[in-house]
Amino acid sequence: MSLIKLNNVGKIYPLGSQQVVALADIDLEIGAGEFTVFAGPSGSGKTTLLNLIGCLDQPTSGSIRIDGRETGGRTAREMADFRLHHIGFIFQSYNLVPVLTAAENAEFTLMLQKIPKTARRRRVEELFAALGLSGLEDRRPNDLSGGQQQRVAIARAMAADPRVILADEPTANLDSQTSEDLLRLMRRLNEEQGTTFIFSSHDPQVIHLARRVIRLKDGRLESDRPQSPAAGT
Ligand SMILES: Nc1ncnc2c1ncn2[C@@H]1O[C@H](COP(=O)(O)OP(=O)(O)OP(=O)(O)O)[C@@H](O)[C@H]1O
Repeated sequence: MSLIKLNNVGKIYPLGSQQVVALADIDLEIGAGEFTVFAGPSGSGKTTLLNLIGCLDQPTSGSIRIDGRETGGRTAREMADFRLHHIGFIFQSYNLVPVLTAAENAEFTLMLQKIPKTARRRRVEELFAALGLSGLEDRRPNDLSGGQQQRVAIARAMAADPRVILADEPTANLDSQTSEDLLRLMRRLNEEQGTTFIFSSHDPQVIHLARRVIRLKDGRLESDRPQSPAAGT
């Protein structure tokens, strides 16, 4: 069974008296353990598609299932609860809380899930070691580089072991070497821990590290191709 299944999904945004068709006729299945990129030019619908899969927004038409569960017809509160327990997010601008330390930021989702402190600390320690962040636990986001902040954001997204991690242009604010290092790190976590990642990018250097490339154009699927691991190594 696919982890994520979209059936004939469409999204229309009202814009004044006009309507913007952001997505149309999207049929898509993504399995557990995939490392997939949504690629395409600006305005092609990448963010809209990630927002729908992440239950941050609802489609205008069609249906979306995650782990066999229909995501439509839920209240805002039910959607928030679903996100908390099933989906991890990584944002372009990291979105760390400035007054919290790196470790506290990484623990954030676990706190919302009311996981006891000892278990939270253990999980963050393990993730910081895997992400090369050990020793930076007590730093505040402002005292970390962009690449380090994004690694803390990855730790936060992975902490509760969600079914899927969604990352909208995760490397957009990073230089090219840091972008590549970050993507390779995400891919290693995907391989070693089986975490499912879906990210978006229009950067060829980042796209070539994905194992499956889904290209969008004008809100439609243009192509969907696997990439051999050799292409990314
Ligand atoms: N809230 C909104 N209201 C109206 N139109 C919107 C809204 N959000 C997105 N759009 C439109 O929907 C289309 C798809 O936008 P989307 O942000 O999903 O594309 P994208 O591929 O992520 O672009 P980018 O790479 O620039 O982030 C675009 O035409 C955009 O202008």
